[in-house]
Amino acid sequence: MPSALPAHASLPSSVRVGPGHGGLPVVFVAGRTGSAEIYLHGAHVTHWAPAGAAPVIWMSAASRYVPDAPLRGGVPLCFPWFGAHDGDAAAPAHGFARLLDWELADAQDDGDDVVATFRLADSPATRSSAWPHRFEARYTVTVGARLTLALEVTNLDPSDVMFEEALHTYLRVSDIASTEVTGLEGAPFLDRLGGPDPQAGEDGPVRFAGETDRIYLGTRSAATVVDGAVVDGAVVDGGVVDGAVGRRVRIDKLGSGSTVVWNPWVDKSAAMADFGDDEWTTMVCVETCNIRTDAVRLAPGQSHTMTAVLGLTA
Ligand SMILES: O=P(O)(O)OC[C@H]1O[C@@H](O)[C@H](O)[C@@H](O)[C@@H]1O
Repeated sequence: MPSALPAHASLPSSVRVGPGHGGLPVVFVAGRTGSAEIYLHGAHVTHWAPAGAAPVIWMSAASRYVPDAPLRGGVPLCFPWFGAHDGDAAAPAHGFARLLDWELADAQDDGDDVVATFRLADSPATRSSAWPHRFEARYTVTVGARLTLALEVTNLDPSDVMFEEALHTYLRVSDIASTEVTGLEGAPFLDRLGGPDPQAGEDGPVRFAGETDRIYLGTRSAATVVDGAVVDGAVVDGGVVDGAVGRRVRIDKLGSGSTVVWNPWVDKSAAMADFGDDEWTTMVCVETCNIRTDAVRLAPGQSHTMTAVLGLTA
């Protein structure tokens, strides 16, 4: 297991590194305006709550916490490919980044926020993978009243490289049947449960009545998850706020061209060993991505940053 911090670094009192589930090392952040937990395994955010608010991020109670499997829930970092690898059926789904231990490079207070930076570079294991390139990835997690996730990838290869990436954010909702996602109106999407042709965008928000697995391409602006938007079939005026019900989580993004919306519903949940059979009712994934035709191409020495900013809005 790598050491959590470089020898010279010291931690502010808002940050502690210790064992989490399964003994895996976790960066615990307790800032003035928000708290978070980030496993070094995958640089995986498993918790974020603004001070005084209920947690925003969803984790499965059935998640495994072992070195050779991804965690279930939180924010898996998918890189350098998304889903199954096109040319290598044996390659792990969603890339190798969520399976590797990242290094905590730095952690500091920044005003009311706490900023932790994680680093992953190519290694013999990644160089013998389906994506053998030289690279450095830096992942900056800013914890406060908002959660900012910024993944910067630098191409250290002597030739151009291409990759896909996703901040595969699992969000808590009180009831998926009452949840809607706004901000994707009119955007065409690939239905991963249907054929290869793009589907025409829909007029209204995304609502959930069955398994949903969609890639919205060319989506660069914010999406908002509205919890409690629909009650008993009636759409509630957005002003109602009662605990989690009526809560809005806004996801702003930069450097991202695609958005994935996913809920596994009944059968897929039952088929996943690390996902409780009934847990699909209280989560939705709205993922900030660059995938398929939005994949990133970098010239030698070039860097690219994809950022998601999560916040509760009225
Ligand atoms: O089980 P995994 O590899 O974490 O993937 C979970 C889901 O991730 C989503 O992003 C994909 O669109 C789904 O198709 C997939 O099932």
